[in-house]
Amino acid sequence: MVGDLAEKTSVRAVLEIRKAGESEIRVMTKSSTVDLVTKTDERVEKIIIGSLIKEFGEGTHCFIGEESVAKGEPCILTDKPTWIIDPVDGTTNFVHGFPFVAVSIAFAVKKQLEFGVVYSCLEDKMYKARRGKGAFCNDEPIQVSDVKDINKSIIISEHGTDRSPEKVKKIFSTMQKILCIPVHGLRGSGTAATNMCLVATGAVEAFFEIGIHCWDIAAGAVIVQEAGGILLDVDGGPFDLMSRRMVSANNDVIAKRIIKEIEIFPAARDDATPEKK
Ligand SMILES: O=P(O)(O)O[C@H]1[C@H](O)[C@@H](O)[C@H](O)[C@@H](O)[C@@H]1O
Ligand SMILES: [Mg+2]
Repeated sequence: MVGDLAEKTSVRAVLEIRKAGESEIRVMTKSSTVDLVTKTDERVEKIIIGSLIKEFGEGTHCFIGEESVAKGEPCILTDKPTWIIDPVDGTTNFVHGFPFVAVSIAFAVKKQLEFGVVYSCLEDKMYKARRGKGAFCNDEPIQVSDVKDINKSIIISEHGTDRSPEKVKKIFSTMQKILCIPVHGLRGSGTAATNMCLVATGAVEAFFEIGIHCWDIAAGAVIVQEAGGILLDVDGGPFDLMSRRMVSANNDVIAKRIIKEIEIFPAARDDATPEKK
């Protein structure tokens, strides 16, 4: 089954990450000095895409991979069967040895996400979900939290890699307002895919971020929905995978309460034309 292949492929990817983690990691930067990428990210993405092409043949499936897009490949979701891949989610953590790094692989057909696999490498946790078939961690069913009282919640968010003062101000003003609701706590693992799996297991009530990319959240989106959670745009509208912003939560009550506090700032869509990025 295609889902099993994605699972097997992510395990293979993890072996590469683990091997790389034991040797000197060559760090480079992308959109800013804090947007890191390593040769491991690039190699792991090539391994994942190579094994999927070997299985399905050249030209049958499309790929949206974080590092391929960074090198100029298009980031357009069409009706064709499409794999959406983040080879190393939490690259900054990987470089620093901070213990949250994940491989994220999602599969969509006709723009509908069909399944997602997130392998949290250092926790050895394989999260997976197929549309309509439930969500699992290491083959055990997972379920979002049943908390409806925002005062009894933990909320996850990230500050991302954009360090422009006006955006940083809005990010921290939002976090301050949420913290002072008050909620039990604010957290951030450093990887969106892991954050979404924490929503899916009920460890936290919501994760939101403006500035993430489709590859960070595509697999987690299926896992959260199949664990009984919901996904919305940060303005309360419908979730839009390519919009670079989203709220994932255990229920509508928590999601809507968080949305009231979010100070929205612009982030160019993943599928925006190059001049609009
Ligand atoms: O580690 P990557 O794949 O680059 O993704 C992370 C991104 O770099 C951060 O800016 C975001 O805040 C995280 O949510 C992403 O997981
Ligand atoms: Mg990522």
